[in-house]
Amino acid sequence: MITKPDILHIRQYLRLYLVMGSVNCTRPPEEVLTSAIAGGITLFQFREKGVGALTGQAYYQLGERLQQICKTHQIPFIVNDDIELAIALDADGIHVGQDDAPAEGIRARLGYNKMIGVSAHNVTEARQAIQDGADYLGIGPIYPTISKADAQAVQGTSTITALKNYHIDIPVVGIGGIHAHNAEPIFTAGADGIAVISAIAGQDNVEQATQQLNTLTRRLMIN
Ligand SMILES: Cc1ncc(COP(=O)(O)OP(=O)(O)O)c(N)n1
Ligand SMILES: Cc1ncsc1CCOP(=O)(O)O
Ligand SMILES: [Mg+2]
Repeated sequence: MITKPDILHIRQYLRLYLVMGSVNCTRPPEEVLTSAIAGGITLFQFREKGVGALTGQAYYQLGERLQQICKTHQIPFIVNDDIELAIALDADGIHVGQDDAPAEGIRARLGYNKMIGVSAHNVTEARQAIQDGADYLGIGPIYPTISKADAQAVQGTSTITALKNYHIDIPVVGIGGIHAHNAEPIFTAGADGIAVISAIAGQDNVEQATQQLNTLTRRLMIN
């Protein structure tokens, strides 16, 4: 569980953000998450979505098990979309999109010591999310993605650059099709980190792939 002062460190948590559910894994998700933590992820989002996603009790129990792994290693645990699950598990935060519940109402239910991430695809959505109380923004898809069927148009780093040009200074993570070979422009544009599914969960050697991204993002964040 994160405490209030940790909220001040959201930029650090965003550096290497793993988003994942069972459908993204070719091995048990508990194993994948444990390897990713060993490799150096800084934040985890439980996103159980897509064809074959778990529901009901199995969904809840997987969330519980992944949260326990995060707790053991002091990695904040974020729930995708589902405010009821976030409350039931006393998660460290939630990530919501433009079609999900607005951040304003979520804050009232979740409390002030929790992280709320909001997806934004342009400056207008970013401004609204900030007004609604978002702690960070997920911007994307930066590149074409195989992991989200209903993703919006690929936007490269244009929104991240626009936010910087407008001096909109909220913590930002890029998402969508990000791998080691194309991560650099996202940091150059001004993001605090990258959020990935397939670059970690889809790899044969999860720990090694994560280590590579860990080394890379550490270097890019200070340049
Ligand atoms: C860190 C991060 N950024 C963006 C998203 C996408 O959220 P959303 O647009 O609500 O789409 P779904 O993930 O719910 O399909 C995210 N999950 N995480
Ligand atoms: C959840 C989400 N939101 C925008 S793109 C995306 C999927 C990211 O997955 P990948 O890193 O495999 O492209
Ligand atoms: Mg969503």
